[in-house]
Amino acid sequence: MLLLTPEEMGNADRLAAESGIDSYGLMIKAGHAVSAAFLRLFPGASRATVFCGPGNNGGDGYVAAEALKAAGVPVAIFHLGDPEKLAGDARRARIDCAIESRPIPDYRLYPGEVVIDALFGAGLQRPLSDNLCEIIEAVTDAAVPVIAVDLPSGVGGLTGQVLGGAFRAAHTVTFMRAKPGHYLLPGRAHCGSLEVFDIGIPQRILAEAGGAHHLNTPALFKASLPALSASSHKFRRGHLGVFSGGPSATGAARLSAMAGLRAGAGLVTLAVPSNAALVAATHLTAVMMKPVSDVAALEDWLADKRLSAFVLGPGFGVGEKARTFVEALAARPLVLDADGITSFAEAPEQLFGLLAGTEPHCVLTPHEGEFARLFPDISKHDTFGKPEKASRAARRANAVVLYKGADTVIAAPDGRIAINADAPPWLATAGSGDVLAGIIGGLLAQGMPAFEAAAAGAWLHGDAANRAGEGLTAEDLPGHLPRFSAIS
Ligand SMILES: NC(=O)C1=CN([C@@H]2O[C@H](COP(=O)(O)OP(=O)(O)OC[C@H]3O[C@@H](n4cnc5c(N)ncnc54)[C@H](O)[C@@H]3O)[C@@H](O)[C@H]2O)[C@@H](O)CC1
Ligand SMILES: Nc1ncnc2c1ncn2[C@@H]1O[C@H](COP(=O)(O)OP(=O)(O)O)[C@@H](O)[C@H]1O
Ligand SMILES: [K+]
Repeated sequence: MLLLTPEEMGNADRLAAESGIDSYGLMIKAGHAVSAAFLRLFPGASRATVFCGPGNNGGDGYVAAEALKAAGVPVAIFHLGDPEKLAGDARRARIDCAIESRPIPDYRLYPGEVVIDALFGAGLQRPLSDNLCEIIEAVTDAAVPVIAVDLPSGVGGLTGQVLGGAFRAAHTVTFMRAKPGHYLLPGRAHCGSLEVFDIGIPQRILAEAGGAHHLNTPALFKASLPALSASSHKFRRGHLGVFSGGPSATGAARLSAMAGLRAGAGLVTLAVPSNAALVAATHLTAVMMKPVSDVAALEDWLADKRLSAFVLGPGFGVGEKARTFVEALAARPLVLDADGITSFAEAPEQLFGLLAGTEPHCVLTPHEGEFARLFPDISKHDTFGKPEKASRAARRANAVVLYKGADTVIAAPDGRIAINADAPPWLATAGSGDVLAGIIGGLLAQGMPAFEAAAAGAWLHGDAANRAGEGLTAEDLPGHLPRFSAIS
């Protein structure tokens, strides 16, 4: 599912106009979609309070106001700025709207009202003024329902960041395609239910204007998911190696290993330091075990080319051993997580050097803290949204970067970006990241390319959590992975 940035949506708008499509006709359809949502969702409203801004978002508001009046709803319009300065379609929409508007400082709460927020959409450029923020706060505090046009005003369509303040909508009506800001946090939390309304811009124009951003749905990775056939045998399904920490730290790697097996790897071996072998062995059944204490033992083991992917990081321990292991593993498909990432905090360039110059085959899975350790300069950039941060990191590392959180973003060095938006909050539980690393490792082991494996991993992880339901522990997750053939 393609997402359009505000800039790309503007381009689509321009291309539509150039191809002869009537732009005022698009605005009418947009405004009517908003009035229809209002009538459907709030049939008992005492008044539609329409806030109209200085651009085309405001234009949509004037169209919606006029349509609601025609439907018999009492309407009050409050404008921002000098309405005489409106230009183009927005100016025409105001002229075609027979309702007197008042300046926004005249607004007072009105019992039973429902607000239509048509202040800013794609054109938001800077933080909202203090005066506007006060009005938004009053509306929010009074729990007045809000329908947002395109985006809740104050939410950046590219980044999902709130600029100054933002409405908290019950419902948002956007046009043609959702924007990244509808799915990234905190923007997502401001949108309420999201409606994507087709105002008639042709698909070919959207495809031409659109680019890198996608919502992470199975359409992105389904074609690359491993498929079973009658001729499958375990070695054809890949062999995943997962590196364990010492005797008191084998649990995280065991979670990854089990998840890799459930994700379909034919064999999974836990590589353990000799002093942890007994502890690990008492906990393993289908997962195999191999003592690997130092880099010499690792290199011997790596001579087996059937080992098709690795997970290093969960519970492994931070330090020199992790760095030398990664050096030995860098040319092979690898998920680098947790301690594997933190081990390079003092020398990120060493890791980037190891991964440079080949087809990207490594997936880095940092949470916010780990991301900041590896990419401190990128992480500090306040104006970058999460996709831009992940994307710059992926290019720098020549690896797929899966930047974890409630709005996990997956970015490839070639510019592809997927935003994962339906993972439930009960995934915030100890060890769930270890399971994610294992799922991705299991998919890599079966030959899935790194970006698709990471995107599928994040989606499957969220899907399993939704199936397991609230109260899950990380151990429960692998057992709830869906059958790949049933994913649509
Ligand atoms: N793209 C399309 O195909 C369509 C777009 N439509 C509407 O057009 C909107 C985009 O219109 P515009 O590009 O005119 O942008 P907006 O209407 O979102 O806002 C642009 C105006 O707001 C000002 N502005 C930006 N941030 C401000 C701030 N913090 N404080 C005060 N003023 C600020 C800008 O200087 C500019 O005048 C969309 O969100 C959508 O609602 C619809 O009419 C339907 C068709
Ligand atoms: N509020 C949330 N909503 C959805 N997913 C979340 C939320 N918080 C965390 N997650 C997901 O849970 C996992 C946690 O991983 P991580 O931070 O590495 O924790 P751990 O080290 O305990 O496994 C990540 O996949 C992350 O995206
Ligand atoms: K808006």
